[in-house]
Amino acid sequence: GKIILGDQILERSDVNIDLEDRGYQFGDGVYEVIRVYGGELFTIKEHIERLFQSAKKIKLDVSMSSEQIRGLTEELVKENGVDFGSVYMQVTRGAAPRAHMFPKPESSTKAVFTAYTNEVPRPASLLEKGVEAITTEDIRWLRCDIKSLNLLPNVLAKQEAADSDCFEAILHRNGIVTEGSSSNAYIVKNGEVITHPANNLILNGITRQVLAELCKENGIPFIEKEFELIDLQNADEVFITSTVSEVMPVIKVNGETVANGKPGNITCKLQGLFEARINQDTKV
Ligand SMILES: Cc1ncc(COP(=O)(O)O)c(CN[C@@H]2CONC2=O)c1O
Repeated sequence: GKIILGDQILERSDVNIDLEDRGYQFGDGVYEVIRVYGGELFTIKEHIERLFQSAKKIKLDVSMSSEQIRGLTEELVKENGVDFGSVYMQVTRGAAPRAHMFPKPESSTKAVFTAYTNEVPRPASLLEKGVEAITTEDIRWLRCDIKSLNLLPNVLAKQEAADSDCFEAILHRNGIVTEGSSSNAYIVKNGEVITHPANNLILNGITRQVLAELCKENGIPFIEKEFELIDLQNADEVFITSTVSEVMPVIKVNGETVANGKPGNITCKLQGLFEARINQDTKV
């Protein structure tokens, strides 16, 4: 399939990424994962806006406009005939002789934008059954609000989950649950949805933002406050959200069943509302 490099759509085999690209050497870049439903990009505006916010936070000049990125991404989805899938896009600070400090402004180094598509069916059976999670220490830096390429702690946490045949690792910092290794995390208690405040300790997920809207529109309390590890055990319901996992019920944490071990009522209601929003926004 085709890919995007800069403002060109090319065959993947024709693409060369420099050995000294700072994304490759330092993780010096930012990324987004956007869902495609029935050939239509979902919440692409919000994702591209966040890409620029993340870039600004690391003083990275994307050197392309959001309209240009949107246009190229829509064209790529069409060229590759993506039906149900995702687009992965990233911007790095470009290639320069290896040195920690930024390339000099007068140097020829420019940001490198790349994007490619995957065919990814919706995780229907997992959404219906729910998944299992472990919990593990959140050892990340203090700018988790930036969707950066610095994903080593996320990778190690996800691998720890995989080593226990679990789907996600729910992270905690000083006993406070922050988020998943690649998702946001929630409990439901007495009819209220509770999740960590969107500050520097978590990524403010696009799915999280859609869910907050859906809760407000449907009279479901969406409470942004810290909760503790023990609250996971005592929750009526636990779920996680991300672009790829949507609203994913968690039925076991560290081997302990959550409530009756079935996806909770509010989680299922939110799945329905989320699906309706997808259909509404992507005319599927
Ligand atoms: C650390 C982290 N928190 C929360 C989220 C959820 O954010 P969205 O709702 O905007 O997706 C992600 C998504 N991570 C992307 C999404 O899927 N795969 C990823 O790496 C993430 O990596």
